[in-house]
Amino acid sequence: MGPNKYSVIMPTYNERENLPLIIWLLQDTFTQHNIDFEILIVDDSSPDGTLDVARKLQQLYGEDAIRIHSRPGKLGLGSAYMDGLERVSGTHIILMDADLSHHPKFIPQFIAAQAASGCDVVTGTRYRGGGGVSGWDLRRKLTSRGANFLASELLRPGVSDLTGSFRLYRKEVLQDVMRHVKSKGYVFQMEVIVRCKCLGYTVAEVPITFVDRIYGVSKLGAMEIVSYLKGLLWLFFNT
Ligand SMILES: Nc1nc2c(ncn2[C@@H]2O[C@H](COP(=O)(O)OP(=O)(O)O[C@H]3O[C@H](CO)[C@@H](O)[C@H](O)[C@@H]3O)[C@@H](O)[C@H]2O)c(=O)[nH]1
Ligand SMILES: [Mg+2]
Repeated sequence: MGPNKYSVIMPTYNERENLPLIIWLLQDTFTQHNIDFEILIVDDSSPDGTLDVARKLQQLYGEDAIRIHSRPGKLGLGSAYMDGLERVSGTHIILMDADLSHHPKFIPQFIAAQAASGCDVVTGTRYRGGGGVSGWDLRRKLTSRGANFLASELLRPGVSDLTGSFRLYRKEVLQDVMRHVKSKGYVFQMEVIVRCKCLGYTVAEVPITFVDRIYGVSKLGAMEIVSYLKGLLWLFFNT
């Protein structure tokens, strides 16, 4: 095992059915590649009992491998990452979804890309070189494309997937960027990568396929789209 430790921060809201498989896949991937890791589940009092499942998984895989941060209510995706970051012990941070849309098999590719380029951040991309999306209807595809198109035209950060959240960061870099980030919801992903570029950090991209969830529903609602547009305009005038 090398000197690096990888902390996965995984926000959950009603992911009871997805959690056992994603956690198994993660620990299997890390173990097979001999990578030091921990997984921090940040649960927002999911009504479906996600927390109980998380506790059982913790008993199964151990308290060093699986850590839990339970929050009193649904406080948003961006704030879950922020709270999580204060509680992890790794040298590197991986942010990812719990619903199996982000497959752990890409993590060794992220790590290799970072080792090869020496970059600060590796982002998974659905919109370049073999990346893609599977299982989304036209409306959701247009939402994602539209969100990316607007942000890349207005802010020109030079990254192909601005709204995806499957990324690997050097811990100090994410800590530094977080000090500047305002967003609490889904707009967080876009703000983080735009600020990374503004602050002069280097970003590499690895193509990923994003597969829509089988169990449960997306939490991206109309309100999130409105706050995305507000956040985008705010960044346009303030970066
Ligand atoms: N703790 C917590 N977790 C949350 C919250 N809202 C969502 N989550 C968790 O965040 C992850 C992503 O939520 P989804 O509801 O599955 O998002 P999506 O519609 O599939 O959106 C995906 O694509 C977006 C556009 O690319 C991404 O912006 C987003 O991060 C995600 O990858 C899941 O693990 C979900 O349980 C919240 O308020 N609190
Ligand atoms: Mg999802």
